[in-house]
Order: sequence, then structure tokens, then C-alpha cells
Amino acid sequence: MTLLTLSGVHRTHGRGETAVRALRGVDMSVGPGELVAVMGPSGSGKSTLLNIAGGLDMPTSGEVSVDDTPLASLPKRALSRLRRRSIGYVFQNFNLVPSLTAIENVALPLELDGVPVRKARAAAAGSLADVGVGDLAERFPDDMSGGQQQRVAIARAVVGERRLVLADEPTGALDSRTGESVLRLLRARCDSGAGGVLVTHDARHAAWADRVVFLRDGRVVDAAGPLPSVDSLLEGTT
Ligand SMILES: Nc1ncnc2c1ncn2[C@@H]1O[C@H](COP(=O)(O)OP(=O)(O)OP(=O)(O)O)[C@@H](O)[C@H]1O
Repeated sequence: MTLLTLSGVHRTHGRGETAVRALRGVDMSVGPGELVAVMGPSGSGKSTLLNIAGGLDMPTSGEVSVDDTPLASLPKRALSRLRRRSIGYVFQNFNLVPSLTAIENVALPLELDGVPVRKARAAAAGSLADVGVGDLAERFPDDMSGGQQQRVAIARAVVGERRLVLADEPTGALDSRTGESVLRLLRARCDSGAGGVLVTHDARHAAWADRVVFLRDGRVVDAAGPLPSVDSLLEGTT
């Protein structure tokens, strides 16, 4: 089983003379337990790839499947449901709802999906505890540090049955130590069966991944195994 498959994906933004070919035939797959890093220069298509992987944007041609279901085959409502049930997003700026507490934020996707409030809150409490912020359940985002907010965002990304986690520069707004703890968490979720895609500019962050896909001008130019860790580089053990 694969959690995510992109086959021959092209995406052109706009038309005519101003058209931008953001993706030009991308193939990629992510299975359970795998964390795949996507790297590449600014404008190489990383965010477009992530949006397409999450069903937020559709390819101009090619196929995207999540949980072995081709997204193009789904009517709009079924696509929304699959997005809510199967896919979690983590963004650079956390994207928590400011008027909701941590536990309400995490329970939200389940409640939107029709899960009874009590059950959704119980699942959210478990998810918050898993990422080490169970004691912050009643706090509002403004009363939390950036690192705490990103942990809540990760709890929301993995609550319920969601097993595909898409993270776009999730450490961009955090200091390096906090950023590392967030990556460790992402790694742990993948080790326990989720699949993850991590867009990053930072090779040290990509070193947490099982594989690295390099994009340039919308094409995969190289797909490598894990990058050597910083420690192993320093110790000369690679
Ligand atoms: N909605 C859009 N309309 C027009 N062009 C777009 C749109 N979104 C992205 N692009 C263009 O598509 C190309 C790829 O953009 P994308 O944001 O996917 O790259 P990226 O690798 O994520 O860049 P960055 O690292 O700067 O975030 C760029 O040339 C960008 O200007």
C-alpha cells in the first residue's frame, strides 16, 4: 500500500504568455513509515507539489492517489472528506484558529467530519498528550510559544485516522532547537506508521528523512537516500 503516489504530474499555473510550468512530470510515492524530504531552489515547485499531494490543487495532467484512491476520480464532497480524514497539514505559521483552545483546534477536523464532540475531544486529548502538550489543552494559541503551537498543529495533523502528513517548512518560524524537536516528532509519527512529506530548505532538516527528492524547474533532478546526519559528518563516520 502507498499513502501517496504522484505519476507524471504536470502543473501549469496561468495561461498563454504568462503561464508558468511549475511541475513537469513528477513521479513520487510515500509509503507507511516513510518520511520524504523535498528540497530545491525557490520557485522549483515544492509548494505546488505539496498542494497537489494534499488535493488542495489539481494537476494539469498526471495522476495523484492518496490511500490508493485517485483524487481525480472523486466528486468534490468525497475529495473534501478524504482530505479531512486522511491528510494532515503542518505549515510554517502554524495556522491554528486563534479563537479556539488547543484541544478545540485539534478536535476541529474530527468534528467537521461528524464525529461526536465528546469522542472528538477524547481523541484530541490523546493526540496532544502524544506530542507532549497534553497540559496545554485549554490554552489559546496566543498564550503559547511558537514551538508549543507547532506541536498542537502536529497533533491536529495526525488526529484520528490521518496517516499522510504534509509539512511545508514547519520549522521556519522556530529557533533551531525547537525546530529540531518538531522534526523529531514528525519522525516519530512516521516511525509509528504515518507517511510524511517535508518541504525544507535546510539539509540538516532533510537528514531526518528516509529519502530526499530534489526539484529543479519543476522536475525531480535527483532522488537520494537519507542525507548523512550532521553528527556523522562531523565524526567522519559516513
Ligand atoms: N498560483 C500561482 N499562479 C501563478 N504562478 C504560480 C502560482 N503558484 C506558484 N506559481 C509559480 O510556480 C513556480 C513554482 O512555485 P512554488 O511556490 O511551487 O515553488 P517553491 O519551490 O515552493 O518556492 P519557494 O521555495 O520560494 O516557496 C514559481 O515560478 C511560482 O512563481
